[in-house]
Amino acid sequence: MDRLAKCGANYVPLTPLTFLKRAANVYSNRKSIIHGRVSFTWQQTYERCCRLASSLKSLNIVKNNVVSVLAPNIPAMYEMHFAVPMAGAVLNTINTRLDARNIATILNHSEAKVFFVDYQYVPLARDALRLLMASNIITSMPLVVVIDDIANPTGIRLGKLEYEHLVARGDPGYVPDEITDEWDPTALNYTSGTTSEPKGVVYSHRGAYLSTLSLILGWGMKTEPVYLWSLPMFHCNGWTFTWGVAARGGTNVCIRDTTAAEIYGNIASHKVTHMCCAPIVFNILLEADRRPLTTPVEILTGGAPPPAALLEKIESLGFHVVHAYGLTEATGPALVCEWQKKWDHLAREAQSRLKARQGISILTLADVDVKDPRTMESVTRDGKTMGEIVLRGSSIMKGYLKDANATSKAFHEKGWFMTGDVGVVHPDGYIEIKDRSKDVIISGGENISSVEVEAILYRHPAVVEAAVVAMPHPKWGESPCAFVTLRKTPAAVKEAEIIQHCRKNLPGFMVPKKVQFVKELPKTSTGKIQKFQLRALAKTFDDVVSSENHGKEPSVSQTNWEMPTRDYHQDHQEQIFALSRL
Ligand SMILES: Nc1ncnc2c1ncn2[C@@H]1O[C@H](COP(=O)(O)OP(=O)(O)OP(=O)(O)O)[C@@H](O)[C@H]1O
Repeated sequence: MDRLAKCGANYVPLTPLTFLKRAANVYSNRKSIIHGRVSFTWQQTYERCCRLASSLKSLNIVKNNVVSVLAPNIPAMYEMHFAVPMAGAVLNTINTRLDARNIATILNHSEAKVFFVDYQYVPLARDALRLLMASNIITSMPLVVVIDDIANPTGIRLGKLEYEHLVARGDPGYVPDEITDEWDPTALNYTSGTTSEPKGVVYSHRGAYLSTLSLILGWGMKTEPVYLWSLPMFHCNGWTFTWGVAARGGTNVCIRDTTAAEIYGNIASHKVTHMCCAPIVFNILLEADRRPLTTPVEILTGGAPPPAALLEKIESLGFHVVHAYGLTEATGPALVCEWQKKWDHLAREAQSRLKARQGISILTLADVDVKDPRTMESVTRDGKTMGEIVLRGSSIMKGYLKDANATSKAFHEKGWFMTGDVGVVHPDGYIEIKDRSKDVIISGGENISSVEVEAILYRHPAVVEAAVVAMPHPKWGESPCAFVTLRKTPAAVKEAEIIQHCRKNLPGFMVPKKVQFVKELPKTSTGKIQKFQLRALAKTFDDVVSSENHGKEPSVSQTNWEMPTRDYHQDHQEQIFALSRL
């Protein structure tokens, strides 16, 4: 048997590009994309991708060149997920919430050859290109192509080239070069920089293909879904659903802005069946004027811990939520909280608590574990013993672009990708994240999971968002400090009331010693709460033991958020040290 050889018929490199061709063959007349008044079929999408790929070739794009794009969830952004690798190039989607300096850094670091810019982002792109030119570090500037509004062209340009012109002048019969090595790069995504400088994460065709399949299976996405693009495609290629919707012959409903009106309006007009979003979008959906859902909508959520209380509220509107956990380095979701039938009969609160856990590995992963990072021994499966969440398998990135040092730190010599997240394993094998290692609060030798304290804060009816960080404490070393945004309620909520609510639900050492009301929490470009900013602020509090000042009314303050200077805290080694104290 071992002499049977691999050949072209039985061993074909894995690539998500095959999903598009299949969709064009099988679902040719089915709607592939809807964007306002514009729509395409899968046959048209395939042809447009062929045309764009051939035009990229005519612009001298060669294998492994980087093509960057700064655009919201518009049809062009979707098409580039296929067209760019069909030209042999690597797609680099840039977060539209970054500033010009960050965009310039990415263009320079990735050595982008072509830079596609949505017309609304031309001023931002222009600033980034000016910075690049002024920096004297760049050897060649990328060629800029503006993506004009497809329905109502504005004529806005930055140079001569325009997206639809490239599509029009391309060859619809273009045949892409075969992918000969599935390990070749297909996408480059920069991390969002919640805890450290953004790094360029490289995905292979193989990793992208397998992650896509795993997520379709993990989420149970059947054929012909109607998928609403509420999650930015620039975030881990839309958690692989850019490729996944093609694989299922689905319809992509593209929206420029993630507002409640756009979401509810498109759900109603196109009978949306699926959408992905970070838990913060739940607040947008809950706070808005709601339109009743006529059919249930499946939501895959992740990127931050969804508090059980929030899951209960969003599901009561008719959404059905599946919870996933992941990282840019894992091609998006790596764990999915797979639902088990035996949980169906449980009360809603108990169900939400189970669902708030991060779950079990997607099928592509060979293994996931929670380990003591010093010994690399697995922790006891008791739901209590904390360690670092580690992953291995084909969804894990190739490595960080031009950063051998960071790559070798991320990959443990024993064959594990170190996530930097602290978690526990429950007796049923489900993993629950307790914190990022940098966010664990160590108070008088006890480890406090900020996520657990936040989950209780979210159960207070007046709380909209909560973040808990370490604050220096004269006696305990560190103590929890909560930053909270409040619902607009007639009765003013006092700090003492929130602390009392925590006292009722948490052991004493976990109760925040201070609660600071803020108008909004500082967030990254991907909507994650920037705890390093809050920690910097917490360090400045002089009334640190407000709740311990018996008899004295604690101060209630409103902070107008001002970004303090960035503080990059500990590096990875220090995180590991912090973990070793768990
Ligand atoms: N379901 C989830 N529950 C809790 N945390 C989550 C969940 N999904 C993702 N996360 C957090 O998000 C992190 C991954 O975020 P991402 O890859 O966007 O980059 P980042 O961590 O924000 O940026 P950087 O690595 O530069 O700090 C995970 O390591 C984890 O801490």
